[in-house]
Amino acid sequence: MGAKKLHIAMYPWFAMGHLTSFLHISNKLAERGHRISFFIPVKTLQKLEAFNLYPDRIAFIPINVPHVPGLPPGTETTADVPFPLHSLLMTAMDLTRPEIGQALRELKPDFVFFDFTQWMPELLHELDMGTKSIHYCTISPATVLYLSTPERNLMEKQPTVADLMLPPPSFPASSITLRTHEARGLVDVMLKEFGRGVTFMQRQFRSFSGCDAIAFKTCREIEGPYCDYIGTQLRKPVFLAGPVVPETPTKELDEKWSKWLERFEAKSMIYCAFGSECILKIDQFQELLFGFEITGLPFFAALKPPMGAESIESALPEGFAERTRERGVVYGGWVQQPLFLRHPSVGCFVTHCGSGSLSEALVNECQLVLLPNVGDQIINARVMSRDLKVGVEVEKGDLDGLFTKEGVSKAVEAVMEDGGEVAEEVRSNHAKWRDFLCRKELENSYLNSFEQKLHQLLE
Ligand SMILES: C[C@@H]1O[C@H](OP(=O)(O)OP(=O)(O)OC[C@H]2O[C@@H](n3ccc(=O)[nH]c3=O)[C@H](O)[C@@H]2O)[C@H](O)[C@H](O)[C@H]1O
Repeated sequence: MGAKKLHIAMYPWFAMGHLTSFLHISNKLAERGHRISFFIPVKTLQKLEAFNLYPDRIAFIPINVPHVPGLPPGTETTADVPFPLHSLLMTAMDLTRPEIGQALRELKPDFVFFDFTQWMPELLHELDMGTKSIHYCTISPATVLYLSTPERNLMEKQPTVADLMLPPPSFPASSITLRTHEARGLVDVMLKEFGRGVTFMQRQFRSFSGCDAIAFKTCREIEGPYCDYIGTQLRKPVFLAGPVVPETPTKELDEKWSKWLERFEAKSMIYCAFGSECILKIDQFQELLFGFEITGLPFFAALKPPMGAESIESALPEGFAERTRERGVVYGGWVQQPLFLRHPSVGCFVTHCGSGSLSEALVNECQLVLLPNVGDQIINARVMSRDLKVGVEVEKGDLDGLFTKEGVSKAVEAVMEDGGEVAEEVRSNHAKWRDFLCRKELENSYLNSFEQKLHQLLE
């Protein structure tokens, strides 16, 4: 007789990368018979319904996102507003505490998986139902450690740019360092208010210190050194859910795109997407496209219109559309990324290194070009390029953080060069990790252990 089936409530940060990550682990747990109550903003529920593989076990619970002055009405996720307004969205999410408390009182789950709602442990203590809180961290252990390990004494002294350019003293991989502009951006993010009256750093620390356990979607073979270090540093149980590889999509690729892709040779196309949040400045948007043009390869770029532009068309460089009409598409909408990555014509993925995109990239065959934008994406890119050596980063200016069209085309050509030394190195490393991550027994062993640790926490 298997152990009792669990009832788990999910309350991820209102960002597509977090929502999809929590839904992926929900699918894995539902497949094993557990019940999931998934709190999700009303309109976003429709976007994710198609990815709910077990609707009889995963119940979406619609949440109305409270209005906060300065937040455009109807805002639900970070995809709806530029980066500077994400703090207001966090304030709105904090205002859902009473409604969530009421719902949890009725649901009485065994666990709540949360991430940025740092008040969740305190709320569960008030409800006093024996429900345990799991900080399900979509951000990689390497990032959590690099930025917020207690070794940096960040609650006593504020981080400086020089501090963050180098890893903490006993960080497992000293190869991971940050450029000046990257460290500056991270100091800014960490010290900035993220939700009324709380900085991002305070929020992270409170979530980690208040929860009953921290869980990461990674495996020891990839980030083991970081996971060991976290356990000792944070003095908190750390559970690994494994790679949580999203299920192979069953839907077909939109015919409009499959018809276009089929015109090109196998593995010849560049697919570029920067997730649900990234909005480039127009000069960098155009540099990126010029970079693709220089390679001479076919390309498909799924990007948000750059800052200040009404549409993709209005932001394209003069004459660009005409020159690349036969081989390039720049599309401002949402595409079925997992299906693009599996398409035979696609040979190169230019990614911003969001955790969701990297999970998908590692189990596909495209060569990887890494162009991180903010936050954890930067450290994800370092782990991919310097630890695992499965991709090549696009060079950026140390101080200004700008990349050039030459830098883009150089990185693409390095990974796409038939028989090239770099291309072959990343290809073979990527193949090794892909084969490893796709082994069903690997996933089962991690999820078995994950379930066991959850049950032990309830004893
Ligand atoms: C954890 C957090 O996730 C955030 O989400 P973001 O949306 O940027 O990127 P992904 O995690 O790759 O998530 C993006 C998700 O959207 C999907 N997709 C994207 C574009 C498209 O056109 N079609 C698609 O289906 C893609 O397949 C992936 O699953 C940030 O990274 C942040 O740095 C990180 O901490």
